[in-house]
Parts: sequence; structure tokens; C-alpha cells
Amino acid sequence: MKASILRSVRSAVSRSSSSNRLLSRSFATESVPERKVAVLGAAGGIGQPLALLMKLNPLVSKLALYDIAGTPGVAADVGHVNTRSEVTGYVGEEQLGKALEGSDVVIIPAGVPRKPGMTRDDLFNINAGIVKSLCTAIAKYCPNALINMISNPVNSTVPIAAEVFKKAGTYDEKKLFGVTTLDVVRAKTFYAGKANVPVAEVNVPVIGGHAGITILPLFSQATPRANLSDDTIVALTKRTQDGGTEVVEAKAGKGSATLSMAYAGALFADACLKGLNGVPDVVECSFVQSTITELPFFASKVKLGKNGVESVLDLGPLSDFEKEGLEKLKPELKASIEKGIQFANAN
Ligand SMILES: NC(=O)c1ccc[n+]([C@@H]2O[C@H](COP(=O)([O-])OP(=O)(O)OC[C@H]3O[C@@H](n4cnc5c(N)ncnc54)[C@H](O)[C@@H]3O)[C@@H](O)[C@H]2O)c1
Ligand SMILES: O=C(O)C[C@H](O)C(=O)O
Repeated sequence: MKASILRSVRSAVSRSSSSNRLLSRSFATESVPERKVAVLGAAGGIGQPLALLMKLNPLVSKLALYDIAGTPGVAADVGHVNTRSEVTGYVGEEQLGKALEGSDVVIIPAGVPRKPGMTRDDLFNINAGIVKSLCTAIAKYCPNALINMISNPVNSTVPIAAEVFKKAGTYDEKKLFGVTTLDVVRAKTFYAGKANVPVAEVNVPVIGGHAGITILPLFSQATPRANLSDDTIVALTKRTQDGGTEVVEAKAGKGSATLSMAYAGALFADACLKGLNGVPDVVECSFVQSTITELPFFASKVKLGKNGVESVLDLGPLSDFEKEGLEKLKPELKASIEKGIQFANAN
């Protein structure tokens, strides 16, 4: 019985494995395990398209959409899409517990986005409190869920979440993820353009954190391999690091990346669900508790399994340029992590 369930899961999952297929398949998957996904901040710029993409994911059986306002409308709208999951909207703090109960994966895009001229750290004062209160509720209502933290500054919000869970006695480092998938998505797109290779075949690990120079794409490990000049690699690295700012400036005060982030968030949540369902060899970059550098949290390739993080993979060989980038990012990343830890313990 178990083997046949696993076979069905594997075949359903492999049918939905590529990112394009994730967006287009809507077949019945009766033997795929029941999985509840909650999106907190579901009525926002990221939350709405992310809700739609999660509704298209055949691995999801229940989709809970929570926000402080606007979720009944989003849920009614997305709920009419004829795919597997049952959609429920929850609005206001008194409904947060119900939204979270029984969740396998909680995705958090709740909080304010940047405007031109701001850094992600400028969002700390508002978003740190939002993340702290949402994580307090997660510790109470779904302590075993995998957490996909999107809210910025990710370099600080992930440590805040860890401290909240530690205080509640529910912390499991295997279950807490900072979503850095958008950095990988950008690095792949920009590399494919310069290397003139099909973007669907491109792989580029991105390590470090999720802000400015803490984002370090490893183009020396990019595949398919291409003979790019040092100047091109420097420019690609800078464009990846500044990708968020490029969107913030283009939106000219109307927020930051929402559509590409929803896509990236849906890819990462799909990888988490595959891991939970026992699909082998699911590897994505993510900002997690880590011992591969001296920093307590670090983004790198992570193997996902039935309990979340199965293993944090080595960085692999770095070019001299990347080694230099790694040393340069550490002080900023360390300070952002410490800021999060201090906030969680002082408030
Ligand atoms: N990790 C990444 O790569 C990445 C990429 C893009 C954006 N972001 C971050 O994601 C966050 C959201 O961006 P957005 O463009 O969707 O913003 P948005 O303002 O459009 O949406 C945010 C939503 O959060 C909701 N919200 C606020 N407080 C809440 C609370 N206590 N509980 C539940 N919901 C709450 C708001 O009502 C709103 O609907 C920002 O912090 C942004 O910087 C991260
Ligand atoms: O840049 C931002 O503020 C949003 C996000 O972190 C991004 O990388 O697009």
C-alpha cells in the first residue's frame, strides 16, 4: 500500500516537476497525500499571484489564505479555479489559528515592500514585528510546519523566527527556510541571456543571504558551461545582487517584485512539498541554519526531505572573485542576523 502511494506521488510529482508544468497541470491526484498550505499576507502583491500558483499545484489539497484584510475576495476568486485544492479565506487575527491549524507548509509574504531609495533593512522596523507575531501563532497552531519566509529583510526575519520558535520550545532548524529562490531565478535568466544558452537548462547556485552584496551567485559553477569574460561575470553578479532594486526602481514607488517572487515562492514551496512527500534528490538554494561558514544562518544548496532540510550541501569550488565576495558579505550578513536575534529577545 505504502509503496503504491509513493509510486503515485513520484509519478504525479515528476509530471509536475518542471517550472512550466507547475503552472499548467491541473489533473486529479487522489493518491497524492493530503497537504495543507497556508499563505500569510495572501491579499498582497505577492500573496495573490502566489495563491493562484499554489492553487495550480496538484500536491496541495487545502489552501488557506490569510491576511489582515481582503482575503475573502481573493479566496472566492482563486477558489473557482478547477484544481484539486479546497480554498478558504481567513481575515483578521482572530482567524489566524484556524488558517494555520494542520498546515504542512506556511508561506509568509506578509509585510511592507520597499520604495525607491530604501534598503531591505529599512523595512525591519515594521516587518520584524509582523513576522514575530505570525511566528508566535505558528508555534501555537502548527509547530511542525515547514516555514517559507519571504518577508524582508530575510537576513533578519529568519533569525527572528528561529528565536520565537526557540522561546516557544518548538524550534526545529530543519523546518525554517528563508526564500532566496528569486535570486536563483534571476541569476539563471541573466546568465542564459549572456551565455546564449536555453534558460530552461540553466543552473546557478546562489549563496550567502538576500540583500545587496550578501547575494552571491556562483557563476563559476553555472551550467551549461560558457566561456564568459571576467567583466561579464562581474556585471552578471552585480545585476543579480541589484535585481530587487531594478524592479523597485522600475515600479517607481508602487512596490517591489511581486510576479517573479510569486513564481519563485511557488517553485520553492513545490520543492518543500516534494521533499515532504518523499521525492528523492530535491535540491534548492535557501537561507537556513548552517555550519558551512562561521555564520549561524547562510544560503546555500539544501537537500529537502520528509522532515524539511535533509542536508546542507557544501559550497563546492569557488573562483577567486567568489572567494573575495564571500569574505566581503560576511560582516553585513552577520550584523543582519544579530539584529534579528536581538529584536526577538528584546521585544
Ligand atoms: N524574499 C524575497 O525574495 C522577496 C521578494 C519580493 C518581496 N519580498 C518581501 O515580501 C513582502 C511582501 O511584499 P508585497 O509586495 O507582497 O507587499 P504588499 O504590501 O503588496 O503585501 C503585503 C501583504 O501583507 C499583509 N499584511 C500586513 N501585515 C500583516 C499581518 N500581520 N498578517 C498578515 N498579513 C499582513 C498586507 O495586508 C498585504 O496584503 C515585503 O516585505 C517584500 O520586501 C521578498
Ligand atoms: O528588492 C526587494 O525589496 C524585494 C525582494 O527582496 C527582491 O529581491 O525583489
